[in-house]
Amino acid sequence: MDPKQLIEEAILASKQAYVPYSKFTVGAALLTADHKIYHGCNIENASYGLTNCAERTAIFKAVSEGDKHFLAIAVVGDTDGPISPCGACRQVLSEFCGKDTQIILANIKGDFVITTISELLPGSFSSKDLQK
Ligand SMILES: O=c1ccn([C@H]2C[C@H](O)[C@@H](CO)O2)c(=O)[nH]1
Ligand SMILES: [Zn+2]
Repeated sequence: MDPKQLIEEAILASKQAYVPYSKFTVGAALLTADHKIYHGCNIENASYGLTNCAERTAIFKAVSEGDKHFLAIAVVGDTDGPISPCGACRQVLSEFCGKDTQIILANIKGDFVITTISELLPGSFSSKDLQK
């Protein structure tokens, strides 16, 4: 799939953002191995730390439907350059993104980069660290 198409899906997803505090809308669109698209938006809370970012919303929707194989995820916000996921999202992405999963970071002006989880979170804690 053309990254621009997945970015468009992420922009559509951002329209559902619940952002009464920051007013900063973010959208994500996740393409799974069986070619389904899951959408996510950021969902804020009066207890600010409970906010769920757009990319985690999309990931949790997919996993809760049994879809854990991700080909690509696009994340879009109204940032100067491509958006940069927070640390919590990088760790959650690292749980489900393989080395070939395309992580497409974009802004609404159309700038984007395609990266991977090892670039976004080198040395992440993972399930292999739990093995003795
Ligand atoms: O990659 C990002 C970066 C930020 N946010 C959200 C969290 C919060 O609602 C708002 C401001 O940080 O943007 C996301 O959803 N994804
Ligand atoms: Zn985040």
